[in-house]
Amino acid sequence: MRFTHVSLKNFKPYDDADLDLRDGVTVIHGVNGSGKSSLLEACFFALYGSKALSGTLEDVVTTGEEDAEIELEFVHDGGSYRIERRIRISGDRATTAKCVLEGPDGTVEGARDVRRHVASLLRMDAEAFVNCAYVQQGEVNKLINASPSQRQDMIDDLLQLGKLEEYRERAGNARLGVEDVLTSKRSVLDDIVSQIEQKEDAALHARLNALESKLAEKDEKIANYESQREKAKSTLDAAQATLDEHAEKRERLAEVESAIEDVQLKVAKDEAQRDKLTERIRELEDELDDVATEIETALAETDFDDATESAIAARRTEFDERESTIREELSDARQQAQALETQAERLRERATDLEGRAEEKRDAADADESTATEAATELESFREKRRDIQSSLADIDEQFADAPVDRGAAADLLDERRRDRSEARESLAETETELKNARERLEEAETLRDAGKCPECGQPVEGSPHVDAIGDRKAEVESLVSDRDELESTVESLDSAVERAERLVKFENRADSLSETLSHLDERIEDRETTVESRRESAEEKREAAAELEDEAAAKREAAETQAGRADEAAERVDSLEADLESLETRRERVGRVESLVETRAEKRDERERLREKRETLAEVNRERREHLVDRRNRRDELREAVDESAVESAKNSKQKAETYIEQVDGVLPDLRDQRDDIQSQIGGVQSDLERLDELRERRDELATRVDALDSLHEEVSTLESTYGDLRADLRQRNVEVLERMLNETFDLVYANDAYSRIRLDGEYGLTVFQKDGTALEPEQLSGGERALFNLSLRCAIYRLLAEGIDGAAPLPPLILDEPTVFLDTGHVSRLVDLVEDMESRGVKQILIVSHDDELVGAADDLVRVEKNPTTNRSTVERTDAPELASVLADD
Ligand SMILES: Nc1ncnc2c1ncn2[C@@H]1O[C@H](COP(=O)(O)OP(=O)(O)OP(=O)(O)O)[C@@H](O)[C@H]1O
Ligand SMILES: [Zn+2]
Repeated sequence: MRFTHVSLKNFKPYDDADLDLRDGVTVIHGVNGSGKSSLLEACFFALYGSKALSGTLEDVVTTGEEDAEIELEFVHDGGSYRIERRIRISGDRATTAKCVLEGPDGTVEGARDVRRHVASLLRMDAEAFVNCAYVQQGEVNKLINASPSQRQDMIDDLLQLGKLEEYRERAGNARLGVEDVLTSKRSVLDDIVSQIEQKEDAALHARLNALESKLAEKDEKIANYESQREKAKSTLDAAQATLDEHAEKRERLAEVESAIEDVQLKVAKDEAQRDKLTERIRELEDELDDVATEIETALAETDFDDATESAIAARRTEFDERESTIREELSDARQQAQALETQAERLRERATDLEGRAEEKRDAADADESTATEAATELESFREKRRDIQSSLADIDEQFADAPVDRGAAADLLDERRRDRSEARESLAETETELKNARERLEEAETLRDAGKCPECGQPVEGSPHVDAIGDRKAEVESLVSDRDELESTVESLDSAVERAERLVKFENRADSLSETLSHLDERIEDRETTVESRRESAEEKREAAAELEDEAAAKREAAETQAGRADEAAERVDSLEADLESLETRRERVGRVESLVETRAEKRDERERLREKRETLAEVNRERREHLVDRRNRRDELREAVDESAVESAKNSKQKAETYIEQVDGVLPDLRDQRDDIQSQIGGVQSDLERLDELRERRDELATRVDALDSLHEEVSTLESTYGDLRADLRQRNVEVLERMLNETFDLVYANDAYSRIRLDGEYGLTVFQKDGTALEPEQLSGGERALFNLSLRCAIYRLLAEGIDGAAPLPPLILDEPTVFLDTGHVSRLVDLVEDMESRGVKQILIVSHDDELVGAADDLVRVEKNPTTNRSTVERTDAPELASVLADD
């Protein structure tokens, strides 16, 4: 495997970097802090991502930038690969935004998948890569200080010996699993075997025989007891029968005796009863005598002397008929009385009603009369008024006798007169205005004339034709004055004419009003005359009607009296009928009394008869009882003789004995039966044990087969487990030997010095350095430079072991050395050059070395120069081809 190209963007100090890498030794050269280590880190990071970092993912992105890009191209096992990663800062965290691996078999994406793919491709993870190929700056003591087991783990891991351990463990787990199953099966088997042994020890068949003979014995014993018990039982039953018989006889005797006693008692009781009956019969006879006397007394009060039932019944029938007749009559009389009473009452009411109406009529007649009288008085006064008005009218007509018009035309006359007067007044006013104007004009003309001017036109008078006008005007004034005077007297005469007409109008109006009053009066007079006449007629009629009504009322009253008298008669009849009923009732009661006494007498006679019969019956019964008693007494005597006391005694004895025996047997038999049952169940147990034994034997055989199979499986698995273990130990031992040899070769090459003879690597990876004189030293005891050389030797030896051990299957990555010269003096630097050449000669295809040592630079096939811009603090990388190397070196 070889790196062919790396390109960076914003990776740590790098801005943009592009670098081709070639086979052979490449030395990366530059001052401290220029970015050399970062370049190697970039390649490592490209392969393994964050696992390759000692810091965090954020650290790889140039401070202040947001994106970093790393691209690594490499060839491996004949194929070309390219890995691209992009890291993005978001917030204060960095994430892998892109991670792609392109190879001959396709593309892998995602940080995890890419890392896994690289690990399987190179057959090493990030840690293994560092352990094998990448000697990091300042790690000199890492391997030396590591404990042997750490070293062992590391180298085993590199050589893939870990797989064998894994297989061994798996086999071990399988073995443990088999062991578990085996153990449990075995313990089950053991358990079954011991159960079988127990059962075999128990000699089951012998026990079965013994138990069966014991059972036969018990059965016989039980049968014996049972037959004996049967005998005792029959003895007992016989004795009991004898005893029962005697007991029954005694019982019967007792019964007979008590029966005799009962009968004697009953006889005595019935005799006492008969005495009581005799007594009562005597009492009844006394009572009957009393009743006979009472009947006689009662009969005396009635109108018959024979108190027979038929006589009483006939009398009752008669009473009933009589009563119904009376009741019928009574009901008729009551109805009649009621009806007559009602009629009388109605007639009275009618009379009262008529009287009331007559009175009303009379009142109305009186009212009419007084209305007529009032109207007559008014009529008189109206007629007087009429005469007064007619005389006033005659006076007014006299006024019109010398008037210019007749009565009726006065108003027209007044209108005419007033019209004439206003015309005259208008003419007067016009004339006065004209007069005033004529006087003014005269005055003006006289003024003009006095001023010497023409009074007509105002021109100077000389030669004027109008001077004479003054005379005209004067004449005009005078004529107007006479007109006015005339008009004034006309107006005066018209004023008095108007006054006269006005007076006439007043008379006329008065006459009209009087005429109207007169016609009203005439109407009223006519009205009153009618009233007087009609009212008087009406009063007369009403009085006649009242008299008729009064006559009618009197007739009604008379009729009412007649009916009332008849009603009284009917009421009297009702009273007498009621009295009849009452006396009938009294008679009936008397008959009832006789009847009840007769009944009482009959009852008492009956009772006396019944009692006599009863007394006779009792006597008869007692006679019979006495006869019976004789029989009973004979029977009692017989029974007394039949009871044999000695037989009873012997029966009691044999019963006692039989009971005792049965009791004893009953005490023993249940136990015996229990014992027999117990033996039977024991026999059942032994039989089932025998069956179980057979089952167990079968099961044991099955389990034994299974345990055998498991045993052989266990053996196989154990063998497999130890084989893996042995194989690993074997391989490791071989590796240790090879590694020890290579380590010594390399150490000799870089540190040929007389002090040390050889280095020993033991089977447990313990390292020991031997001095020439044979004393052993721990590697920690070496000097710093020696330790650096020792470390390099060990690392190169491991690299060689791997290269030679697994090359072909997975070509190794380049050998990468970061600052290997730090602790070395000049002499040893040249040894290092030798080591590098040796490695190259042994077939290591690509070696990358970071160093600023000139001697190493000189050994390089390619030189890469790294520089950092002091102002921007960003690094750049530049490859210098080998031919230019000389000039570079020449410059120094
Ligand atoms: N994320 C980062 N962004 C910018 N610069 C970084 C970042 N990480 C590291 N640097 C710088 O990179 C430089 C370290 O680079 P590197 O360790 O590769 O140098 P070197 O050439 O190997 O030095 P030396 O010769 O001392 O070993 C330092 O100057 C450090 O400041
Ligand atoms: Zn004039």
